[in-house]
Amino acid sequence: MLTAPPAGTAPRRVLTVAGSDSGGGAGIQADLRTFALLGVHGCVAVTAVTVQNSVGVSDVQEIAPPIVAAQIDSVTSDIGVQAVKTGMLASAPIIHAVAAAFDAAGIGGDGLPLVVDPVCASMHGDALLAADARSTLVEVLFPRATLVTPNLDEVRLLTGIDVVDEVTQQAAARELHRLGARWALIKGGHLRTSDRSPDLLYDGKQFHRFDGPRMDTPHDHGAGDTLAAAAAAALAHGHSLPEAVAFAKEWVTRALAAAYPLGAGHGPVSPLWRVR
Ligand SMILES: Nc1ncnc2c1ncn2[C@@H]1O[C@H](COP(=O)(O)OP(=O)(O)O)[C@@H](O)[C@H]1O
Ligand SMILES: Cc1ncc(COP(=O)(O)O)c(N)n1
Repeated sequence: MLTAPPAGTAPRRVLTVAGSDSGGGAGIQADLRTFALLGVHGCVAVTAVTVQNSVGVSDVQEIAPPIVAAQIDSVTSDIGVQAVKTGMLASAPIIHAVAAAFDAAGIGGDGLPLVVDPVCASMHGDALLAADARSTLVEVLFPRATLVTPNLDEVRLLTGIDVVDEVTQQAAARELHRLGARWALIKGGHLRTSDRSPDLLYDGKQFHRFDGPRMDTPHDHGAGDTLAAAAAAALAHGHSLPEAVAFAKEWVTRALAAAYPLGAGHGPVSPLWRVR
């Protein structure tokens, strides 16, 4: 388990570049919850404010791209971070601004670990990335990414591959690696035909399978964010990529088991089991 350092000592820092979820289930709010419970100080570059609750996203206000980039500059030039995670990026101009700020700060590529959760839509089907920005996400951010963590809908939108079994999951992993990601994790949460929820990791050489029992719950809001945030936290603590993914898979599985209802729709996964 990842833990905080002694009192008075600065913990590891992780920067999340993502959108705000007013319902507190996904996005920045989910990332910060997982970071704190894993002994990491979370920093934030807000990309968009979503008007969101348990049933959906009713409005979005994007943040001006120079302000998104300035948040990244401000945090990295003063506080310093050991890993970075991206979630909702909203638009192509924001993606370009984020990539330029990452290059200036040595984030991604051969620099600091960069986890890219290629968020395209909320679980309710509401758009969180402009359709014309999908190719930008792939062309601009994937070659910088240490790890990309698409769900099966995102795999379909970004690569055209329909994952229905292990063979197609492997094909998707190969394609994401070809598109530039050093490691690709194809999440199996949406493979609803199985009683398992298998995630497949690939680095161009070897497949690693991270299996878990499928939980029968409608309360899975923020699962993808929680997985990617936990992986980023483990990387910031110095773990290898496969170790970080194994840790994150266990973390999200426990958070799914502790998920709770909120509102009339989908409640959030809960890392709060850690403080029981
Ligand atoms: N019902 C479930 N039972 C067990 N694990 C799940 C379930 N739904 C999702 N997961 C796991 O949670 C993580 C997030 O997966 P997924 O739901 O595919 O992503 P997203 O939240 O981005 O749509 C993955 O590790 C996946 O295997
Ligand atoms: C701001 C923000 N970021 C990410 C998600 C994706 O999470 P989910 O797939 O659980 O809806 C979201 N709904 N809102």
